[in-house]
Amino acid sequence: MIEFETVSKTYPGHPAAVADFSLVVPSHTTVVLVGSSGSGKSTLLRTVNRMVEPTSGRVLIDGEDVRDRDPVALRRSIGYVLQHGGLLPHRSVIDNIATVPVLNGVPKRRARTAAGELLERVGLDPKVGSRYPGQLSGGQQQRVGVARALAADPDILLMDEPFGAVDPIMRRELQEELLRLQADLRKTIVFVTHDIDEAFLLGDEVVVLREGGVIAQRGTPAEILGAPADDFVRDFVGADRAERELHTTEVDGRTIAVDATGRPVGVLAS
Ligand SMILES: Nc1ncnc2c1ncn2[C@@H]1O[C@H](COP(=O)(O)OP(=O)(O)OP(=O)(O)O)[C@@H](O)[C@H]1O
Repeated sequence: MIEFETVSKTYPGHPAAVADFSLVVPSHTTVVLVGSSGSGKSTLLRTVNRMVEPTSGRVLIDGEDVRDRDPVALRRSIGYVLQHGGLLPHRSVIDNIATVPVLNGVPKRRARTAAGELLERVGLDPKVGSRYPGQLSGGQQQRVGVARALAADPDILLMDEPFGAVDPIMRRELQEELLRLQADLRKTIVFVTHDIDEAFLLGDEVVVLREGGVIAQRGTPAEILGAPADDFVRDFVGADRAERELHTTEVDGRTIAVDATGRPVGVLAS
């Protein structure tokens, strides 16, 4: 479990990036922080692994203040996935994945074997293990980034716009892959995005942020879409957007859901 207790962060000479943010992320769930650029999402995420130290307030992991943890050991115990993979360009894919386990004392051979298995787990051919990051597509690099974050079998995964730089089809594949992995691994995931559809797809709970890390609304995707707290959230989730308004029509005895433009989006199960 991760607890943010009235966390504030002010960068010198700037207005507060985050003010009095409190949130509990229950273990084994995915909580998505969603908001527009500059709403403080990355700042909040980084307070968990102490890449950012709050100006006030604290962050607890399973009841323990992260400030009481050695920052290096803390970072190695938490998976972290970034938009651009953050892979080491001069190391092979296998060695990128094996880096943290080796630093943690796992024998190199064993770490590499485990890295090969992780490649398969994230949907990659183990043969890509001998390549270098620059020889992979953006989507493949992000899969390697996920494998690397999982390599030390962390309880917590922090994901900062991990699929933001890949094309929409690849993005959808990566999202589905993450859902499959999470059904299996049940990590505690904090996922940052500015894409509300991604938030609704991946989040057990979604936290909509306005500027300054202020929570505009939190809840399940259905709760937020069904009852946006105010105009800000309504605009942000596009609750009035034509494509979210579905209607049904009968075709050959089956009930088809269509959006406001008449585009079929699915068949209702009987
Ligand atoms: N190192 C820093 N020094 C000064 N200001 C910073 C620093 N990092 C972030 N900020 C400011 O803090 C605010 C929140 O930034 P943050 O990156 O947390 O937001 P974000 O919601 O993740 O945005 P984005 O989606 O663009 O990454 C912004 O106004 C940003 O300019």
